[in-house]
Amino acid sequence: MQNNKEWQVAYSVIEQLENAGFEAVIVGGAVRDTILGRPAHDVDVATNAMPDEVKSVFNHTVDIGIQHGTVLVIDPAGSVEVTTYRTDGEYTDHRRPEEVQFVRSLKEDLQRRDFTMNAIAMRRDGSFVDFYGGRQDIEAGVIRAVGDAQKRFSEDALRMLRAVRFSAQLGFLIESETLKAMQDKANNISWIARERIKAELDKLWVGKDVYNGIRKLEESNLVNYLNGTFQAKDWYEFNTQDKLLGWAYFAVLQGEHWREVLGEYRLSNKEMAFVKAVLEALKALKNGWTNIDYFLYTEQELEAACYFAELRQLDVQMPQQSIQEIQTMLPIRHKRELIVNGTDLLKWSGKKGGPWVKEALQAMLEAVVNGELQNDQQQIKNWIEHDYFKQE
Ligand SMILES: Nc1ccn([C@@H]2O[C@H](COP(=O)(O)OP(=O)(O)OP(=O)(O)O)[C@@H](O)[C@H]2O)c(=O)n1
Repeated sequence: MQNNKEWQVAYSVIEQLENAGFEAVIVGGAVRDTILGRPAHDVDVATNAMPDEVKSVFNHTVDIGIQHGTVLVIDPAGSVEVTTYRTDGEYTDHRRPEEVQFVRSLKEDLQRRDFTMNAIAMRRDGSFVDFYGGRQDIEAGVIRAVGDAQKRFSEDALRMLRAVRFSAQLGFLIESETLKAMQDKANNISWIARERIKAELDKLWVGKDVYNGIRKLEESNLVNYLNGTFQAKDWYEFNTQDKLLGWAYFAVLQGEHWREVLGEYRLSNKEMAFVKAVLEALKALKNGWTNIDYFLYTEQELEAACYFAELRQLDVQMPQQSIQEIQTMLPIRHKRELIVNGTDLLKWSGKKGGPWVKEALQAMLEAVVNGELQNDQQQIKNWIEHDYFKQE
């Protein structure tokens, strides 16, 4: 049993449903993580009450997925998702309401779930409802589909990638029938929305055993139907438990096609910017970084480039000091620290504005960052007049 606020809200909601004569339990990842001794935050409640009945028990609810049977219950202490027991194992948002079958039986609800470890329910008193040997599989470190594996993956092909992601997160094996079904159905992953695939890969990179996950991708043949190259041997030593570093390293492994490949996974602009910076920094590392590189890239980006250079055993010039120390010694850390701006330049030169202003500011920035020029009004003025304009 866990004791944070989310759990307390869930217990209180379950109690209120029980007092109204219904059955309600905690299900899914929260139960699995509790058994694993891991903190679980996303606490989902399942109940035999129909969605309208759930709404009648509580003063404040929001229909967040009412056609799929999910109601958000707003309790004074917090909120929790309450889902009516159902039989369909379809997990996309494209289901038509008539495809969703609500039932009163917990056993049937657990039966349509993906893996035995995710098909355990927990009552308010801390006891478990475990029809499919979920706890035993968790104990043994096994990912096993509930019942007919082929059927589970036909209902939702993303589940195959979930199996892979769990194997990376937990270091678990995939039971042989389940793996075989994955091999049979691997091509169906092509039909899954890219955003859903990305969300699983996000979690895979954060896993403590990414290598295990990529091996499962290979063994299941899923690699043949995903965008980009995945080879377990490249991931043997990768261990960052960081989503962004996962994507950046994946990009390194894609070579010149990285942009195309990552574009397919719909990374956010922020994520793409990070990946791009790391790749540029890695390229620059070949001849060793100059002050400009330490200025341009963040400590995290530079650290990532060093880490990847090591993993790939690249022939590069590694920094001799800590990146943080080098960065602290830079004459300036941000563009805005430059004492001179475009207006000053126009005034001094008496020239009309144009692209030259940007170029001159850039040259000035580089000279200051490189320590060739002091960040001082008079010195910069002299430099612009005597060196910069002359050489033009
Ligand atoms: N394709 C899916 C997705 C989910 N589930 C079921 O719905 C539960 C909740 O799913 P979700 O919140 O997406 O994942 P978790 O298993 O909770 O894992 P995590 O929170 O680590 O992503 C799962 O445990 C599982 O019982 C499923 O059967 N098939």
